[in-house]
Amino acid sequence: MAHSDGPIYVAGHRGLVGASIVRHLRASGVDDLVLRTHAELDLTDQPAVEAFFAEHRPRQVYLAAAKVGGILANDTYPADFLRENLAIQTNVIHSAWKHGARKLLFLGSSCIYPKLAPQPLHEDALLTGPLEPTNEAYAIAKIAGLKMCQAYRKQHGFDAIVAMPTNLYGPGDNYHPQNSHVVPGLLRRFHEAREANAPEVVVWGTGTPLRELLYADDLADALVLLMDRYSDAQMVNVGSGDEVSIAELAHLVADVVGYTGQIRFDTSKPDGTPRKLLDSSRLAALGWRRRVPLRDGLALAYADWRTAAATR
Ligand SMILES: NC(=O)C1=CN([C@@H]2O[C@H](COP(=O)(O)OP(=O)(O)OC[C@H]3O[C@@H](n4cnc5c(N)ncnc54)[C@H](OP(=O)(O)O)[C@@H]3O)[C@@H](O)[C@H]2O)C=CC1
Ligand SMILES: C[C@H]1O[C@H](OP(=O)(O)OP(=O)(O)OC[C@H]2O[C@@H](n3cnc4c(=O)[nH]c(N)nc43)[C@H](O)[C@@H]2O)[C@@H](O)[C@@H](O)C1=O
Repeated sequence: MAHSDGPIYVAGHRGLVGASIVRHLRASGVDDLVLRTHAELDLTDQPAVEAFFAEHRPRQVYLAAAKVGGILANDTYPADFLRENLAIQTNVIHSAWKHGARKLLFLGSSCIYPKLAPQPLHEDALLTGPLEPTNEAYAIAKIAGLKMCQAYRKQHGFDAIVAMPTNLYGPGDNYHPQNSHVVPGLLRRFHEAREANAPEVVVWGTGTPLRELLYADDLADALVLLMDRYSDAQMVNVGSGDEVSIAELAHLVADVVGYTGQIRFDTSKPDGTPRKLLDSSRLAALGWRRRVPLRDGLALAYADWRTAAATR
């Protein structure tokens, strides 16, 4: 296989993670990126993906394109999460290898681990127990993507690596009222409650689940480091170590937003996994640490969202 000297392709470059990768690469002087929006290139369309890779032959691929959503979206649309993510990753991993990419980084998620695996979650815990039902379809797709990367390395010697990030948040996140993850969901809801002088804000679930949260620009730093310095079949957890309960997170968001009303928990909504704290020691051994603490990150994400909303 003749390896390519083409550009770097960031799939999903307008998303939370993809945009942070592009910012990081450009800040470090990379100027040969090839980018395509979802409208320009639907990655579930195999002939279109094949034509794109045949034409551009990227030397590196960051696969940050996926169908992504919070607990309610995953629980509501499992067929879409399974089908679209299997199609995207299958098309991109195969065509990247076929057209000489030197390296590909695939993004999994901490939801691939068993619902009740011992904490913190080590990479070896994969497939040792049943998954969390609310996002099982998405998790199965992600596990398949991991296995595809490992299979292409074994059979073809393709340098495909896999990162398993914890829950993320940051600039350019998805703030959809129903389909977003918890941080943007609460930032928006507390903001709207403050603006409306509402007496209470509803938070989903019991407030007892624990979540580890990582700022997207910190993840991007880890992903570029892995692309430059890591080549192995073993996946790598990327966590911040900053773990809070949903109730603690709600109070942090209220403080960041400046909301002083009541908080009520809607237990008709699912809690999901009780806890998913990652063991990130494999990454720490490469010298990476998160830089943005949770409280600072929440303030940065909130300011970014308000600025974007003001200019829309
Ligand atoms: N956010 C999180 O908490 C976590 C995310 N991850 C993983 O990180 C990666 C990026 O997630 P994140 O940035 O949060 O997600 P986003 O939804 O913010 O971004 C996903 C990007 O992929 C694009 N996309 C979706 N479907 C297609 C398609 N069929 N063809 C082309 N482009 C498509 C979207 O474009 P458009 O919006 O126009 O459809 C969007 O730009 C994913 O693999 C996700 O599983 C892992 C752990 C946690
Ligand atoms: C990254 C990970 O993200 C998903 O899993 P999750 O971690 O459960 O995702 P979440 O952020 O949506 O919820 C975290 C917790 O927060 C509570 N919660 C309270 N209030 C709101 C709220 O307003 N919105 C949301 N979304 N959750 C809320 C919610 O009830 C739950 O207990 C996977 O589907 C999958 O996408 C994946 O890989």
